[in-house]
Amino acid sequence: MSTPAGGWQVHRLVPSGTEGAPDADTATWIRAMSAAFLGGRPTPETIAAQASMMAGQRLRGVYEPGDTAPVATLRSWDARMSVPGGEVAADAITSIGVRSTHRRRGLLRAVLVDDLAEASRAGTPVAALTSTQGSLYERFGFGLATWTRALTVDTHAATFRDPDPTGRLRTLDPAGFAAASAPVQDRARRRHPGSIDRSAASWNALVTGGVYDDSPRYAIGWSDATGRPAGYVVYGVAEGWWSTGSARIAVHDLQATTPESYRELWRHLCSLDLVGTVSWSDASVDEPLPWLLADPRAVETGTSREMLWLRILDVPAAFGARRYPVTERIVLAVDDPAGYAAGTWLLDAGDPVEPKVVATTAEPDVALDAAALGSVYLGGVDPRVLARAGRLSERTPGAAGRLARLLAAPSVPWNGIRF
Ligand SMILES: CC(=O)SCCNC(=O)CCNC(=O)[C@H](O)C(C)(C)COP(=O)(O)OP(=O)(O)OC[C@H]1O[C@@H](n2cnc3c(N)ncnc32)[C@H](O)[C@@H]1OP(=O)(O)O
Repeated sequence: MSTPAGGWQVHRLVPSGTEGAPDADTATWIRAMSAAFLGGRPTPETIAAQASMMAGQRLRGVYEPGDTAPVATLRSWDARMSVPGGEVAADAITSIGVRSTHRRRGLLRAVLVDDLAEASRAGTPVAALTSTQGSLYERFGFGLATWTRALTVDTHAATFRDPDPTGRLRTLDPAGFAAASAPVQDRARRRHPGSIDRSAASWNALVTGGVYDDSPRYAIGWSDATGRPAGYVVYGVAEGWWSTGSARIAVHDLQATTPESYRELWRHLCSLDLVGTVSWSDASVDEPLPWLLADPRAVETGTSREMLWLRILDVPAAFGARRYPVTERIVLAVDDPAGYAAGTWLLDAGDPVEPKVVATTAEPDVALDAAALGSVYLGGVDPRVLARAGRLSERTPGAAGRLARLLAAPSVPWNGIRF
């Protein structure tokens, strides 16, 4: 239990991991969280399913004297996030909800400050979240770092330039899906900085639809000529075929470790009987799909949506975990009232295999705040754009451009898992 600024006492709970028998505190926490997200009153079955998904994770709650239900909730767990040339441990944060009668009294602040402090004590270099609103988390040092883009395919217009299917497709059984697909996701996600690994809970929800969506889902895997699994797609029916004769299916995840697996999974989706449209709301902003088709107009891309917000908790550990495309030395002055990233740091990528990130007394080349640091970390936000917005200042001429080249990512940062 801790008492941060504002006087609220934040309690930590260890959620019950036994399906069918959540403990009373976990069940009450789930009801409170659901109400804060306008989710109504969950059934005992829903509560049991959610509790089992939270096994091994951290729950936080703020309680008023004499009340067993929390007035504020937060859930977090230890995740892995890909970064250019490697990966980093991340504190994944979700389910921040405050009872409607208790909003704007500092409760979000209390639970989040408490969680970040614990993650920092545990040595976790980065915190990550996806948000319901755009204006909440910058004040806590989180910067917007990745986006997704919706795409919609008219399957009748989608003719593949390469006409011959290769490899082997098979239906994946929900029971064995996570075990079969986790290694594939692990390889695939390293192709995109910012990609978070799936928790056990999230694998289960992916194939079952979780507690919010009980419509059927289909999981298809693709293996290459040697039999090695190289990709999978999970999709569900968003609109049935019975009224129009042409269904719309929604992709919930598609991970491909090779161009061939990507092409064959999309060929499968575009050839499904009774289907006229395939949509994917959280695709990468640089999907290669239009380049696979004779007519790229078969793919309509929508507007991009913000996805991952990142908060650097340990500058040397976070920036030391990634690799850099050029040899460069830059000094960053970071303003961070919470203290985690505050200081003047030499980012020395003179040795491409072992970059050095150390506190320095040297004059800074660039000054920025913690949120801007989180935004540029993966290479998905150009420091020159932040400079033009007044969010980063150059202390030596051309430093924002040098920083842009140093932090450039080998591929567009993307995380397809909203949490
Ligand atoms: C990672 C996630 O879980 S994202 C999910 C966020 N949760 C939801 O959307 C569920 C519904 N909403 C809620 O539960 C609550 O209204 C919350 C969580 C958004 C805010 O909780 P509160 O306890 O009211 O926030 P709190 O009082 O701690 O405010 C902290 C700061 O954020 C600001 N703030 C809070 N809500 C908002 C908002 N909706 N828009 C803009 N600013 C906001 C406050 O003004 C305060 O600003 P300050 O730093 O200048 O003092």
